[in-house]
Amino acid sequence: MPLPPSSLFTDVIHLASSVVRNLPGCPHDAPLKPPTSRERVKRDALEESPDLYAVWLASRRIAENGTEHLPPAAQRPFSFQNLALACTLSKRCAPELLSCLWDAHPFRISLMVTLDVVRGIFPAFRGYSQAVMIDELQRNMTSGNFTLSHVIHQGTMELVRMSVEAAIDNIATSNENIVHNSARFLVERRQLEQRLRLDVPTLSDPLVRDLLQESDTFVRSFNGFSAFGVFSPFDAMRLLTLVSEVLTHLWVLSSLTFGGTPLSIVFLSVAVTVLPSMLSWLTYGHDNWDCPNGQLGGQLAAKQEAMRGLAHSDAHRPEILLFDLGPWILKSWSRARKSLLGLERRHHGGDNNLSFCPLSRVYLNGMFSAFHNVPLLLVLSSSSTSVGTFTLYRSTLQSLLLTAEALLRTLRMAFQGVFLMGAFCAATALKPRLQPDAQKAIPYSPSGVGMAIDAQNLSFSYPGSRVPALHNITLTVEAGETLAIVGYNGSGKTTLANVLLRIYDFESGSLRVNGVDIQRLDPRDFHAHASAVFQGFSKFSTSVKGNVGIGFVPEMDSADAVSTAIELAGAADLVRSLPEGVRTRLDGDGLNRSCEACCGDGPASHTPHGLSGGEWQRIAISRAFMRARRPEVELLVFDEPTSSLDAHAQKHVFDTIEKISRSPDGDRTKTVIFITHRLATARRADKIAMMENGTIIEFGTHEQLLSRNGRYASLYHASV
Ligand SMILES: Nc1ncnc2c1ncn2[C@@H]1O[C@H](COP(=O)(O)OP(=O)(O)OP(=O)(O)O)[C@@H](O)[C@H]1O
Repeated sequence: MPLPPSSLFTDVIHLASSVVRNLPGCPHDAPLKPPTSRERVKRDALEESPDLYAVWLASRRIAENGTEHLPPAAQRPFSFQNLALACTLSKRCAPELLSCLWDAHPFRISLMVTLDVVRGIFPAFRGYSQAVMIDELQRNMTSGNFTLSHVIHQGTMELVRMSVEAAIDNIATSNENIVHNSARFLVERRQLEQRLRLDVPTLSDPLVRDLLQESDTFVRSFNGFSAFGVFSPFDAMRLLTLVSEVLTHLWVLSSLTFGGTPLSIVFLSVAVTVLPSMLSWLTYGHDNWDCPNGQLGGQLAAKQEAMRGLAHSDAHRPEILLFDLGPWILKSWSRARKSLLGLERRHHGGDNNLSFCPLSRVYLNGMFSAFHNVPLLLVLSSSSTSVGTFTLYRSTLQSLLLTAEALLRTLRMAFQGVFLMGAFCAATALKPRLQPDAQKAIPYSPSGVGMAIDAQNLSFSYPGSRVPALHNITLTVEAGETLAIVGYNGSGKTTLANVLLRIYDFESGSLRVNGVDIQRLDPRDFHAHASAVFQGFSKFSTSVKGNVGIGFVPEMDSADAVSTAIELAGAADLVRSLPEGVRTRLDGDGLNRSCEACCGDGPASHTPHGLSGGEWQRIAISRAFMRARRPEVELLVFDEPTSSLDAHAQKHVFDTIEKISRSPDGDRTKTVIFITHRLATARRADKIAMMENGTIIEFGTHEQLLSRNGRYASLYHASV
């Protein structure tokens, strides 16, 4: 008696699934590995050869007009030139990506390649097995020796073959899912890492933005989203299956043709209708993407997206750079991403639910296609050709045509996908503009008494702007001095502060800090010694604690550090008045709606609490003070920190700045630069720079500038 199909299938498939799940190297169980030395060498090599970006750019160039480019993620025309570019990109990027994956899963990758080739042989083997079955039936019927036991025997053999095929298919799918998830994680992480490295000048280049958009499309295609139809980099693996399928079909066809099958049979075989395909379509299941995540998954997804949003946000970039939030964002994103991928895997139950899908979708079609030929037995009974051969011939020919079509389609998609892959690799190799060459870079050497700043003839223009926002900026601030920058709206004060803070680069001139050319300092190193309140500071949709704590990530979980910063900024009463104190969730600027997950203190209240402009300003000042009071910080920049504060609050903030910029003995330890429209406040500074039309028109002490009776004096008299 044959085994009932369900038990046979379930046993084999459960065994196969458990074997494949227990293979070593699951990416979500393992801690994140730093890049291996081989990976580093490859990455360095990429960085050293900028032509990858040039090749990618050439593929976007519109042929007739060398200066115009196709929109990002547009399909490249199939031309010899683009084919050559695709080859170059594949040669450069594919080994890099594959070796990265190979390092994570050498065994699984080998298994995947082997099983993909084996899967390609299945269709021809299936046809052959069905042909043998039909021949057996033909023999039984024509000899008049038909018995039920023969039929049962044949059916059992076919079921065994189907079980083996389903088991191999199941192992291949489970294994592929794990490799796929791993690949998704690796590329997404690498993209985020690369994004967080980039500085404002690099990101302000429109071509770089296009590159990042294509790179993003490539990364998203790992998740099933894509600019090119349904292409995902894993479709490239399908090529293996398709090629091996085409080859085996060709082999079967040639052996049948040269085995003496009459031409009439060949024609007849082509003419027969494609009934099994119809059945396949009717029984095709719905592969809806149902969210596996539930509430936990929702939170994880929100956190992951919040971190992704932060990494991609231009609005938050100054603070991300200054407060060195990159590693923290990357770590939080990685944690959420890994948990989410783990959840998805558990939801799919290791693909146990695949057990009967293949049976209903494909294999029943095969069975049906075998039996629906039985009536043809009568037609062909007089021919020397067996019905099995006829069936095999016809099905192989049909499959060959379908497979060749699929192969071409996949190749076409892969051709477009190569340019996205090239964008991803070129983006990974981008060097941030402010990053000095490794050989030239020198570490920041603290003076212990504040940062000495010497700017000579600085100029700066915003991208696309014809008029420079800064020109001929020359100023000297001794270590520990206080400088006030004043001037009319649009005179360039904020721009100058951002240049001094190394958020923007200057185009000409020189800028030295503590006697060292600032362009030789790693911006991360420089930023570790500075703190600031930006004019357009970020209002994060998270708790007060989160908003303040990110000023100094290593201490963001320290209640003491956060409350001291809040106290220093004079915001203690404000925070006490909030419904849940430091845990009150604030209604931010909408860029990070779900950011409460960011800062690890969970959702404190359900309705975000709104703050006034002045109250937000106190939160931003607290954030700056988180870091400003640290001994290694030697430069404090405040861009209109008290513009919305009342006179008392303003005095408190400036008194605190004065206090934290001195040692307990009263010696100056930090240089302070502040921008203000309140000239009564500017008087407190050691030096004042009066700006107009992007340059410093007057520079000196309050008394010197008043006695000069120039622009500063008239502005001062007008304002007091
Ligand atoms: N992102 C930008 N792109 C192009 N131009 C800009 C950009 N930001 C500022 N500008 C221009 O640069 C000039 C200087 O702007 P900046 O913000 O530095 O002035 P400001 O003195 O700080 O003004 P305010 O007192 O109003 O804050 C202005 O003409 C402004 O229009």
